[in-house]
Amino acid sequence: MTKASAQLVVDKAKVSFSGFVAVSDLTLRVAQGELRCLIGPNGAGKTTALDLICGKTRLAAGEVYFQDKPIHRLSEHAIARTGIGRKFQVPSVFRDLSVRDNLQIGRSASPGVLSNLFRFRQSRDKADIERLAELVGLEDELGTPAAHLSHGQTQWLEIALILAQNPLLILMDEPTAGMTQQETKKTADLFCRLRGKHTLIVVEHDMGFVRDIAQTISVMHQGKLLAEGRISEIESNQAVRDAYLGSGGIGHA
Ligand SMILES: Nc1ncnc2c1ncn2[C@@H]1O[C@H](COP(=O)(O)OP(=O)(O)OP(=O)(O)O)[C@@H](O)[C@H]1O
Repeated sequence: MTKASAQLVVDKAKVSFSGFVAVSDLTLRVAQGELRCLIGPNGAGKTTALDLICGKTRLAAGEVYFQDKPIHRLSEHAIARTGIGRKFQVPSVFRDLSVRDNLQIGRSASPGVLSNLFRFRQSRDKADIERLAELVGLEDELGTPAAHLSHGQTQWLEIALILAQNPLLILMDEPTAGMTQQETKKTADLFCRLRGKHTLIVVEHDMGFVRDIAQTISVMHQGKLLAEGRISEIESNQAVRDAYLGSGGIGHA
């Protein structure tokens, strides 16, 4: 993929924490609508890679371009407004409120607040909330308080809250952590439905999940990009096997 045809370009990025280099010389190019998996051993720099894209962490060197515009000097808030959503490992839903109320708040918090307030009064709003709930498999839980949802359902609600903002690119950090096998399978189906409509970058350790959803996989090791390719290329790559898959990573599958 050329730099010009990519929606997101991370170019020679470096992140340093008080002298410790967590990410160095990282270059990623992700196409619009692509579902990219980011894998690698603990401490490889995957979360830091997501952080540097969404502006949570500043670059010591390098650049990040989104839709051909440099974003690495923007604030986290300004980067979110360019259409980049982030799902963190710990969900931030309102536990006392119902799924419906959470989704209503999620929609009203979207960048066009005034237009949303106006749209709230229209019946389309109800339909949009129901469509979002259905997309993530929570259509029968609209009246349920978020505190009563299972772990997997809470993660799906969090994903729906991000989708309510209609981001172009969604960054997900270990979305299936703690999920049952059945919940993980449903999440894989959801991500396959989302790709094409949104660009997704998903950090994951669960190789079974990665196999189910991945198009291209980027492997990080010690802050650098170790390999990139389709699942068959990654699983047969000796350097990847030595650094990750052969040393227990594949055991997560
Ligand atoms: N705020 C910070 N201050 C100091 N060091 C940090 C900070 N954040 C991350 N690191 C270090 O940077 C390295 C990369 O961390 P990061 O969380 O990006 O790895 P990861 O690949 O996401 O790991 P995991 O799979 O365990 O979540 C680690 O050695 C980590 O200890």
